[in-house]
Amino acid sequence: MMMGDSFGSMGSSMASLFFLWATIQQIFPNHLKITIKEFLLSLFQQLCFAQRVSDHFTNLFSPYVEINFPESDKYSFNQAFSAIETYLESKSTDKSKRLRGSQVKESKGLVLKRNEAKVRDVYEGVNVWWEIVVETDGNRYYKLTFHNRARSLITNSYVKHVVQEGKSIIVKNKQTRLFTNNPSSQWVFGQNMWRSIEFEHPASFETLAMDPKKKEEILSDLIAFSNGKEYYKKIGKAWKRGYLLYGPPGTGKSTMISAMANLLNYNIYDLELTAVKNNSELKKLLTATSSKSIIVIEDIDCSVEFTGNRIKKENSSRERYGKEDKDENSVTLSGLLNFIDGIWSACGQERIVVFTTNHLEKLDPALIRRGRMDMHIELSYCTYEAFKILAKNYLDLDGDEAHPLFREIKTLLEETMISPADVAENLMARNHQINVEKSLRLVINTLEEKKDNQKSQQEKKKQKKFKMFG
Ligand SMILES: Nc1ncnc2c1ncn2[C@@H]1O[C@H](COP(=O)(O)OP(=O)(O)OP(=O)(O)O)[C@@H](O)[C@H]1O
Ligand SMILES: [Mg+2]
Repeated sequence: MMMGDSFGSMGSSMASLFFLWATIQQIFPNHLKITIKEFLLSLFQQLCFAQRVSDHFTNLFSPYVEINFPESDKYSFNQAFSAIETYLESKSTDKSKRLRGSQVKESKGLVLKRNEAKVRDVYEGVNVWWEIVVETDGNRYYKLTFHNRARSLITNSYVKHVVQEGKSIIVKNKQTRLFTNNPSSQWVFGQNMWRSIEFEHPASFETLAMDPKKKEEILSDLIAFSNGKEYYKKIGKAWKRGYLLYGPPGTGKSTMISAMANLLNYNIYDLELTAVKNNSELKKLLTATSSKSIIVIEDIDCSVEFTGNRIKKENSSRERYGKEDKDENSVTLSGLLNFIDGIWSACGQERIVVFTTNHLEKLDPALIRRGRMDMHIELSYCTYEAFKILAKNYLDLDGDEAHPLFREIKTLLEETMISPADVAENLMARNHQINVEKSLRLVINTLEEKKDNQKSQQEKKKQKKFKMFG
């Protein structure tokens, strides 16, 4: 539009110059001889001058306003640039003739994106034009042009809308990654602390077998957390949330962490504490994690420091390093608590901390006191409610009594402790052939076996007690 104006004025300057030359040639055929080459050179010089003057006047009187969004801003990446890029790429591709195919996530299929240097957008009935400009030194910026009339609408709300929309598309399409910490011997100048791989786990809350009410409660807690930026700011608390998942092996603790990551599109930082030498290393590792992430410490009871064996561990660490200062030689409970309590909150926001344990009773009370871990989630042995979810996942059986054998399984589940992992193992199709009857019979057999074992173990315990006190 403005470019069109410039070209128009350029064309009219050229025509008038050519007309001038022809007139001069006719009036003074013998006095002022200019060759066509000289004329073109002069024309070019005139043109450049005319263009500069025209640009100047166009800018001076143009009713249009421009805003530039450079890709980098003083050596740092301008995040608004990538948000704008994503937003523009996502604009309707129906009429676009230049498209780019890309795949950000295997599960999300091929995505067609707009691939044009200039894009027109309409916001609340107002036209705006975006153009990607590449300077001679390779620097890029997005130029936004709009009519001065819409100045306050565009600067106050449209730009904000574009950046927010772009960022949310980035989050949606983000390929989540699973990070694991490297031992400090492999760190190079504060780099290489974490190694990562693409995270492609199919776990979801939908397929997670647990009490539906409890599941709903956790889901809404997670969603409220992820939308809670303003709320956390208002109450003056770091935007973090801690979950303690506890329960016997195979009840879905790790599966739930994967489901959380998939739900929120967060990265997972799986912190292996045995590879961390001391609090200082722990601090460096944690500060190197990005926001929108889940920091996981699995089997926290196995990190001896945090259990009743703390004193024992301190002594042994002193022996190992021959030094007195325990903080220098080991990760301590207080080091970890500092992180949870948000002392290092300045180094990142929107983070979830998850601890898992098989033995809640072994943990130091300081670690699990309310307020520190916001939610304690018990993942228990398989209930009938959980079984129904597994039957739906594995056998496509949907409903309260979707199969006559369900009733028997229900009674057995009430009397037997079996993990969802053990039930799932029996429901798993052999050679991808679902055999409902056979799978359910297998579940019943396993349940009966476990029931007998558990009964005889209880008997033995009773006899032992009887002998001790009797
Ligand atoms: N609640 C559940 N819902 C659906 N599948 C489950 C559930 N619990 C376990 N499973 C199945 O069992 C497998 C093992 O479960 P998972 O690793 O999540 O258990 P865990 O509680 O982390 O065990 P551990 O304490 O040994 O680490 C999973 O891959 C999943 O297939
Ligand atoms: Mg686990």
